Amino acid sequence: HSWGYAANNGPDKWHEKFPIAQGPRQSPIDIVPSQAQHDPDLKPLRIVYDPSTSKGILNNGHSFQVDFADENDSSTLQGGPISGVYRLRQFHFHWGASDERGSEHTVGGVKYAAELHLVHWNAGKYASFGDAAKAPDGLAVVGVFLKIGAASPNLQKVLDALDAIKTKGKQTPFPQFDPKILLPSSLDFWTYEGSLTTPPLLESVTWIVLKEPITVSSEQMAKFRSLLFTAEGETACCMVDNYRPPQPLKGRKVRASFK
Ligand SMILES: Cc1c(Cl)c([N+](=O)[O-])nn1CC(=O)Nc1ccc(S(N)(=O)=O)cc1
Ligand SMILES: [Zn+2]
Repeated sequence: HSWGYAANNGPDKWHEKFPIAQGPRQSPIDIVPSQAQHDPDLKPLRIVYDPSTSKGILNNGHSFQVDFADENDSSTLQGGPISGVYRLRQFHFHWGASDERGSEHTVGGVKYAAELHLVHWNAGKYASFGDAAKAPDGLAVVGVFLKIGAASPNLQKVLDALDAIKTKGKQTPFPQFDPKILLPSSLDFWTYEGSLTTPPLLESVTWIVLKEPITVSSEQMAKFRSLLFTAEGETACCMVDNYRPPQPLKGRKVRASFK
């Protein structure tokens, strides 16, 4: 049976098939703001997304993701802790069964209701996402916390597409979407060297976690939870609690872009 988030195949079991789960630079982590050092050499984030690169939205059985055309530099991330140009590949979320949990990173032990991940790969240095995913400087993921408050009209566009992808393997076109509208007003961030937070848990991610959350309503969170981990015709299992808990820091330094 393949990996998941249940007791029999969840995060505590992943090391059996993916020993890197106990590696030196695993993600997520608990970010302790007082321990994060301000680094004045960190550049501002430069995020340029072209809505025409958004392609479709997919239920992959672990989360749902919006995929982007990444054969040129139309949608890119530069600056911050990274060198060169990283292309946007996809974004997806992690969330809880209830509003008091769901994020992967935590801040001083505080869990948010969900976390958005915008996944980019180092196209300046590697020929493909697959090649980049195997390299220590291959990927850069921007993490955005979702906290309960006013509904986000921009997020609603994504949530309205979920009815069409309820079960594992379903996908539907999702054209002309600009993920920049999902970002908070401040691009202040914490950054550290980590990994994919699901198998294969590759240690190839420069994490860029924004300090300012976006707000979503409880009703919007309920929409995330209407998805299923399971395929059509299988015993339905609600897609909830698809988050890995924080992993040991193992001596890593977390830097802050802000004072
Ligand atoms: C590993 C890999 C390769 Cl190589 C390919 N490919 O198409 O060549 N696709 N995948 C799957 C993938 O991307 N997983 C992934 C897992 C966690 C995260 S997260 N939460 O943001 O850390 C981001 C992505
Ligand atoms: Zn993720």
